[in-house]
Amino acid sequence: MIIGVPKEIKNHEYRVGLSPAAVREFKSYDHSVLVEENAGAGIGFSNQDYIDAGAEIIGSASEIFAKAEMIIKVKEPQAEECKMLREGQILYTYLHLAPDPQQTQLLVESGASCIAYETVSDNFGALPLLAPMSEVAGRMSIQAGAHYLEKAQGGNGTLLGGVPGVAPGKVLIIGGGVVGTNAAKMAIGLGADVTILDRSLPRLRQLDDIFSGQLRTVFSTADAIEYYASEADLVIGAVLIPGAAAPKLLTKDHIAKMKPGAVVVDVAIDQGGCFETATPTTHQSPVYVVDDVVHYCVANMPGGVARTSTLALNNATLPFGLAIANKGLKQALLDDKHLLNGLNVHQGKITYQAVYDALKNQLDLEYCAAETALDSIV
Ligand SMILES: NC(=O)C1=CN([C@@H]2O[C@H](COP(=O)(O)OP(=O)(O)OC[C@H]3O[C@@H](n4cnc5c(N)ncnc54)[C@H](O)[C@@H]3O)[C@@H](O)[C@H]2O)C=CC1
Ligand SMILES: CC(=O)C(=O)O
Ligand SMILES: [Mg+2]
Repeated sequence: MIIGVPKEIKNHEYRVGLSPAAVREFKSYDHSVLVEENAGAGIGFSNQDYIDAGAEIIGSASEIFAKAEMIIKVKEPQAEECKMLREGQILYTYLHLAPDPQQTQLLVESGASCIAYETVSDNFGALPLLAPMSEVAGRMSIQAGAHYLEKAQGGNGTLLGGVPGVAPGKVLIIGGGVVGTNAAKMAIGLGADVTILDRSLPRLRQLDDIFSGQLRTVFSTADAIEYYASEADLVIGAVLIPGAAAPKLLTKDHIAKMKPGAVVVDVAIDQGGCFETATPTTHQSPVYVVDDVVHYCVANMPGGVARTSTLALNNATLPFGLAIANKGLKQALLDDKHLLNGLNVHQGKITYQAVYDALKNQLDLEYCAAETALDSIV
């Protein structure tokens, strides 16, 4: 198969769909890999590194999109990229369609088969291609929060760990999955006072076991969110309903009742955000203020530590990418129900129920179950 790896074009996004090591794995199965010039240059992967791994360096994204049978990326395609996709082509990347009608419309129009990393599943009920970036973003959320709590950054001047004789800062984490757990590790490491909320009692039990006494687990209700947010210096939004738009759990009223100079980090912003006042920001301009509360809502947080993130992402995406390249799309999806769960758009139809449900009132969409949609591939 011909694999194409364009340079990412989202604001300050230096991750790359394939590392040189991953290119070498594709080459070992005799696939062709086309990598856009300087695609990895921002994180120390030179064109020569890619050539040494067996890739061909291509001068423009348009040539890559024209030649490749499968495009491997990191972030959701931007409008100009969507317009270069074609029927029969495979797109393998993060999509986050539920909050993004524009991208969804363009992918439907392209006719391409689009696999979303964030809805590929595993036998443990987890999301193995989202997990590595959630680990990164969860850890970063506390770093970012600690930074913006500084007075010069607009924060209330709290040091999360406190010092002997002064109480630590209070961190509230809403959602105790991968992002929430990694945020908790960092916050506990700094010595903060940590409360974590989740709707899942089994998950709260696991967190209680993992962190035995180092944090407070609380069942997530509107009351709990209101109470703990009003006390918090830093709130992390980390909920997910796979494929769906995030529920707005921290409302405008909650924000208005928070301490002036508190910081909120909505990691779930890529699924539309779980804070009512959240709107996506970029690494170039990460924060804004509502009701004296600093909001950090960067939709591609792992792009900030792009080298670590590229390596972590490639570890997870490689086996599925190889399966598609080696078997062809139809057989790879038929053989693996978890990869099939990644199919969000196929030949103009939406093939993931939660995406269809989120957008059916905004767009004229057709839904077709993923397994049925495959019948149209010969
Ligand atoms: N902004 C960024 O750069 C990045 C964003 N993310 C996003 O972070 C979000 C969280 O991802 P993960 O931790 O991997 O998901 P996860 O599935 O591991 O965890 C989500 C947790 O939310 C809980 N939850 C669901 N509804 C809830 C509610 N009403 N109240 C409290 N908890 C609730 C679930 O029980 C689950 O434990 C996702 O939207 C993901 O796409 C992930 C990586 C990077
Ligand atoms: C998951 C995601 O949105 C990211 O890694 O940028
Ligand atoms: Mg206030």
